[in-house]
Amino acid sequence: MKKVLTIAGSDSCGGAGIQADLKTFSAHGVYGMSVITAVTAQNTKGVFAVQDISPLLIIQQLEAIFDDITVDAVKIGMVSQIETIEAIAKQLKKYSVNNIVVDPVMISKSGYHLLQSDAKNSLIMNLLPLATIVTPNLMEAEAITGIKINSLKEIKEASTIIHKMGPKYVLVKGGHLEGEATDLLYDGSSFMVLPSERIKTKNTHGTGCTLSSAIASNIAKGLGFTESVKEAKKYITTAIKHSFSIGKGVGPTHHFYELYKKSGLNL
Ligand SMILES: Nc1ncnc2c1ncn2[C@@H]1O[C@H](COP(=O)(O)OP(=O)(O)O)[C@@H](O)[C@H]1O
Ligand SMILES: Cc1ncc(COP(=O)(O)O)c(N)n1
Repeated sequence: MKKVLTIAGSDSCGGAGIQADLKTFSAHGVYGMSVITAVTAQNTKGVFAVQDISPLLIIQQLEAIFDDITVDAVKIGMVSQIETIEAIAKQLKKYSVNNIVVDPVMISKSGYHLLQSDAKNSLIMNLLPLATIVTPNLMEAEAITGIKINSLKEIKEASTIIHKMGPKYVLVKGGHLEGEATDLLYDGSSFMVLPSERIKTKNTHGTGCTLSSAIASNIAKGLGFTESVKEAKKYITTAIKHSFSIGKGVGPTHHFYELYKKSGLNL
């Protein structure tokens, strides 16, 4: 059984963060583990409180896993603050961890700042060089590069800038584009377009978490990097197609294994 670790925040309503990651891992048939960086009080309408886990406890969680278990891939999500980022980077280097998917989570769909504003540069300096792939949405790509993105040309420009910061692959997600939900994958020399119809739904809570966890699962299972991203794109599209309402706001994506089997996805 392949083993995948998420290092991320807890979402009490289960649509994003650690909970979405573990559901995605299970649907892919890989064994999921978690290092919790922060606990959020959150539902489909918003984020109401955050408590960061102490850097020492984050280090202890990482050591507990890496001292004992071989980890096939890691996904990093909400990292909150500078001390958390530094602790994670130090441990990943200490244990020479490979296959790292960094989802540079900054602001929730409901508008809450999940990354403190002074921590952006630390994320860029400490986590991007360790990343096999980084998966910013449009706003995160703008924040990382400092350029405004209004066109495909600017997405390509941003991908090139982010690639120079250290990750082997850059996937700029088009969930927040007008029209089709097309993502663009850059490997440092060429671009691959990953198109998808835009599904008409308000239930997109945790889409970025789900996509990055699906990529990590596929990498752990031994798919090539490009193939891992292509399959993950199919997974997130199916997960959004079957998303549903659980409360009054933005509902979650769907992770039920049986559904994917029926959809013919090779999980
Ligand atoms: N309405 C939608 N229809 C189809 N795909 C979508 C939709 N919204 C988001 N996606 C896809 O979900 C994935 C996550 O993207 P996005 O929502 O931009 O990330 P984030 O959650 O980080 O803001 C991407 O592959 C994106 O293209
Ligand atoms: C703990 C946690 N991690 C990540 C997200 C981002 O997900 P979204 O952009 O869908 O709000 C979130 N809302 N909560």
